[in-house]
Amino acid sequence: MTYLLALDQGTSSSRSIVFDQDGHIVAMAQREFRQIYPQPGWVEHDPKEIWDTQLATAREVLQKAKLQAKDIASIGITNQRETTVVWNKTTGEPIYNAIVWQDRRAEPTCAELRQQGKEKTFQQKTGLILDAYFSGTKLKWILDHVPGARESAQKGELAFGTIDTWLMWQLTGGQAHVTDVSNASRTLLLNVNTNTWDEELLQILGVPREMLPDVKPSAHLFCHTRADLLGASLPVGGVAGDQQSALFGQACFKPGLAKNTYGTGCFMLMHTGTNFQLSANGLVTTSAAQPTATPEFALEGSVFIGGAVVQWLRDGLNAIKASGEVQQLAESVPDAGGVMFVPAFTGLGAPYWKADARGAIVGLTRGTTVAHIARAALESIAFQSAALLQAMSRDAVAAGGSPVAELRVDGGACVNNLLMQIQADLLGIPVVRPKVIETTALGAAYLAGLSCGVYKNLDELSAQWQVDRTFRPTLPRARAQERMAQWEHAVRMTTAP
Ligand SMILES: Nc1ncnc2c1ncn2[C@@H]1O[C@H](COP(=O)(O)OP(=O)(O)O)[C@@H](O)[C@H]1O
Ligand SMILES: O=P(O)(O)OC[C@H](O)CO
Repeated sequence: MTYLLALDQGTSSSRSIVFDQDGHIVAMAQREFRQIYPQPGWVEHDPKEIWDTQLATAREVLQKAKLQAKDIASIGITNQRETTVVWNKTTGEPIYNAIVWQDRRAEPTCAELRQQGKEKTFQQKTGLILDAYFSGTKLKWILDHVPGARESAQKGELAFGTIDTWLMWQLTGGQAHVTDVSNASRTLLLNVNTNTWDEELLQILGVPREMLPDVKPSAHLFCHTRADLLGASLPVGGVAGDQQSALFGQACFKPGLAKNTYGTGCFMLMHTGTNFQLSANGLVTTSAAQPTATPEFALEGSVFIGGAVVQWLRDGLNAIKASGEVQQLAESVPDAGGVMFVPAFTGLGAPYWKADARGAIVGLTRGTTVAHIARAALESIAFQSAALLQAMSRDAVAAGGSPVAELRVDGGACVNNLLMQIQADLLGIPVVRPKVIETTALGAAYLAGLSCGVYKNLDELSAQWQVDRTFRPTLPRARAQERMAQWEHAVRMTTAP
């Protein structure tokens, strides 16, 4: 049997998973690390903790799987995206903490660039909107605020990387400074049509070219790890940002195939093939994981509060003791009793983009119980995701394609059967949960397996993808549309008049 090792570096934990060549999980290890909140709206990680926890889980998973490094054909890396690290090339020391994707400190820079009318330039070259979410303006913040940083960067002394790049630097003892297209496409610095760093964008943000990593396809021999780390030197053969990796792990290789990951937030991506297409409905365009040098794209929308609303029921309301209890509580009532819950705790993401919106629970009566609120909370995850899918289908049709025909799901909250049924009812299309829901890590393993010849082609991977359960819509379409209209009405109530 051949094995592949996936390193899955997420926002709240580092995980390592060993897969066999048939895509089955052999063993998994996970460690959490510190979230650092220096000021309201700022979120940082210690890059060394990221590396230490990632390495520890890689060692632990080999032990758990009773395997040695020589049994692993290749490593795949997948990671939280946009999170920005800058370090000294000689010492390997970060010059500042990692600025996490959730961090909003670069918003004033984005506002200034928008005022200067730069939004179109960025959008046409990168597919992204000018938002503090992406790496470019975080990197600019570091160069502007860490004393001496820009001068050092200009002298070629500093390296920039997203988390994949930081991990490969560590894995090779400073030999590799490289990233893949799907991570690079989240920086606001990459021309996604040519897959090269864009001089004009670098100039606008004042980023010296010398500090940027080489950009490679997602299935590629990126580097070999230091032999002393895991017991033998191993190739790193696949790299992708976690959401594009999940799209790949869901075998969504063709235009129109879409997945939604139900984690803390929800991330929905639809493959759009080799066509670079901008959304007319509030989504961003991003590079898909690319097994070859040909650019491939996806439309993406994100919901900020997905499974996190269940955490709030647990920690904020004390309505449940563990996230898993929400289904039983919500099922104890036949419906939400007219309650509508918009969890705009941190504003609303795509397709609304309402930064100033705040959460609302409306439709309360004397008969409302915590069970109705729990049900409305679950519905809110499905409503927000349905709004994204509607936007995607409109974009797909506008580009001459068809509306999305089924939604593949993964992530921690997709185990909730009630949520999945509500989702199918609202969407009016089947919601399909695969047997392996660790699709983020699986995607990275697939990419690594492709580049080292464990897999011959994408058809082989499509054949491996297996359904656990399909949730079919049962609600009449007219009723679903009525419910969506009620949701949109509640969304309008979340911003000040
Ligand atoms: N049975 C469940 N029903 C609904 N939500 C759940 C359930 N189990 C876990 N969750 C939610 O899923 C999220 C965890 O999913 P996970 O994929 O691990 O997230 P992340 O990768 O963002 O850390 C949490 O927000 C949790 O509240
Ligand atoms: O680490 P996750 O799973 O929360 O994913 C974070 C995304 O990559 C942010 O864009």
